[in-house]
Amino acid sequence: MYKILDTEDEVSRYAAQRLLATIAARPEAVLGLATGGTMEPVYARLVGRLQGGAVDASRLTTFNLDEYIGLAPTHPQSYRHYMERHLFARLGLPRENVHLPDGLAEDSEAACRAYSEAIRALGGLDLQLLGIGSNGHIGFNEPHTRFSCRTHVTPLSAQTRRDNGRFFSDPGEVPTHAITLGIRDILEAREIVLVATGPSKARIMAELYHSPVDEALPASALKQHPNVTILLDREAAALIPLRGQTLQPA
Ligand SMILES: N[C@@H]1[C@@H](O)[C@H](O)[C@@H](COP(=O)(O)O)O[C@@H]1O
Repeated sequence: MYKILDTEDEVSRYAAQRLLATIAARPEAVLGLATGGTMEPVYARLVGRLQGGAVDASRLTTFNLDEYIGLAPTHPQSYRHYMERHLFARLGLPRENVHLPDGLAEDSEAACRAYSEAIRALGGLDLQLLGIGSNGHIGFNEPHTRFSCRTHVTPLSAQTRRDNGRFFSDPGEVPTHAITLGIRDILEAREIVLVATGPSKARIMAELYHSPVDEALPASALKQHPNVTILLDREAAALIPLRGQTLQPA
């Protein structure tokens, strides 16, 4: 289902509400979390509601989608650092309950296998939150990644490294590789919420809307899932026909 709201603020509030509803329904929920600029206002909303006592988050478990290879957890652009800053430290979540792929693992293939198995051992993800790259990537599953892949090491495309260079003081510092949950792991989540806001996402959201399920556009894998919400603001939905309402995908 597509849900199109007016502003980024409304989208963030709605996404935070989905997360809260999942936690309220099952306080020991397992959440799949994402990073990126899109998620910052979502986490700000979520933190506000949780600090206000909306629901008890102390029994949550979280697994992040991805992490750069070669960045220490203390590196300001590591996803571990992002999550500490925007969510974990602010909520005081027990650190044994929060998980990110280990970008410094000596045996990264073994670390990938263990990460994916740990999610399944806990019964799978109740809700997976996703952003989208301008080339259609979800997590760091770049175009032409096989949809059958589980958590794996991936090279980053030139486009992705350019897009994410804006967060680094020297864009040449963007790592060349990352670990990402695979599409297969993502599709096993019971519910998926993909969030896209702002004009820079309009082109890829229109492509996604019209695309068949195709490994050239990783986010199109979501069309195979029975419980997905694609949550957009007006700007990200600008090139999709029939905006301003809830739509079924083409
Ligand atoms: N690996 C992350 C993705 O998970 C995220 O969806 C994407 C979009 O980020 P932004 O929200 O900053 O546009 O960026 C990164 O590449």
